[in-house]
Amino acid sequence: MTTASNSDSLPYDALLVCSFGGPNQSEDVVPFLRNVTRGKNIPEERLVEVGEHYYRFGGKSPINEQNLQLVEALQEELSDRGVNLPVIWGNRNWHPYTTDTLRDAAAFGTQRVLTLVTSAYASYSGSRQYREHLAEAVNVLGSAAPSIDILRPFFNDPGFALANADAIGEAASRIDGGLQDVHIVYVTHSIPDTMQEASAVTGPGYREQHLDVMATINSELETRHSVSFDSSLAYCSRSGDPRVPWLEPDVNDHIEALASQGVRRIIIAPIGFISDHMEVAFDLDIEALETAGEQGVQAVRADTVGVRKVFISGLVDMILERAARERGEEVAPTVSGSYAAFPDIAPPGSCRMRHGEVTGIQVIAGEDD
Ligand SMILES: CC1=C(CCC(=O)O)c2cc3nc(cc4[nH]c(cc5[nH]c(cc1n2)c(C)c5CCC(=O)O)c(CCC(=O)O)c4C)C(CCC(=O)O)=C3C
Ligand SMILES: [Fe+2]
Repeated sequence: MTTASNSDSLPYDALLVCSFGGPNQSEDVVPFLRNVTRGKNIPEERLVEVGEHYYRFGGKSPINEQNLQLVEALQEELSDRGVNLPVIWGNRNWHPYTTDTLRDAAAFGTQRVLTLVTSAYASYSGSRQYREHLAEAVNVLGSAAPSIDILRPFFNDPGFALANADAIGEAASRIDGGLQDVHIVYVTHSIPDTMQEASAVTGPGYREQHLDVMATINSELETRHSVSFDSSLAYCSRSGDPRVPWLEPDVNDHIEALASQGVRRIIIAPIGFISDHMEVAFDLDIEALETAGEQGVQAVRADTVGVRKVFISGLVDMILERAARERGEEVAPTVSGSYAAFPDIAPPGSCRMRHGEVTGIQVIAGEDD
């Protein structure tokens, strides 16, 4: 363990956790969904369906409480290392909105903010859209805006892979026969094929980032437990126009295909998400587990990384490394897997979507935005 001091977080005077946001009660669901889908061609039927997922949980997404836990865990880890860096929280689509959080922080003297975006992987949705959002917040705040830096995507931070390996190891103890000969179905959020292509322009794409994390986790599990097993990547939560291609296979189709090949035990490992928010609580814990049951496949769902110590500690290492580089010190970024760390400043053109590409086809005659 390194010994840190307050100066180790300089030049930053706050860490912003920037997340998606989610509704806290039934009345929030429709305005939240309107925020999320503004300017996107999401069919009305899909919105009604997703609204139902939230209503089924009393209109409350678990994501906000999970983000508060993340904020607290980061604050605690920083304090434990003797670093006094306030952690603040703002969302793209629901209260507390990033703009409000930043306005508030600036009013109390915050000048330079480092941002942790709660998506591990780089794509338009998980990366550039947050950058556009932060640029918009700066624009709205004008001369009152603090200066904002953003941490690189953390999918290949060693702590992230290790925390996932721990979670899968624990899930294996809840299934007959454990890891030996099991099939690990890694799951992430589907994105349109065009978004996948855009993610691969300046570095490894969204899918390839996941395949790399999977390889790291698999070799960690093989070494730790001296076992052999199969694994594959599947996708959940596709939306958009059904005519537009998104990454496949869908996790439910994939479980059916595995069942028809004779697979009887699976571990569903949601490496695409850092906490058990709605996609995990509904699309995996309800839908995918039901599909497995119907197919006679024994299935357990591994935890998301949440606030596991090894994950939080890795994030804090990244934060302090970035601060050191901003001070002009030569500190190499720490990564696992076969790709280099993504650059501290996202290269021009990375993850860029052309207008209309997110859902591909403009809604009837292109009249809609
Ligand atoms: C890659 C990715 C992540 C993972 C990275 C990360 O973890 O951030 C993610 C996270 C999340 N997505 C979330 C919610 C929603 N996403 C939607 C729509 C979309 N997501 C997309 C992609 C992603 N999304 C895409 C390409 C769309 C189509 C429209 C568009 O191009 O933007 C819609 C609209 C309805 C629907 O169509 O599903 C909702 C309600 C929540 C909150 C959950 C909660 O409340 O607990 C979270 C964390
Ligand atoms: Fe989403």
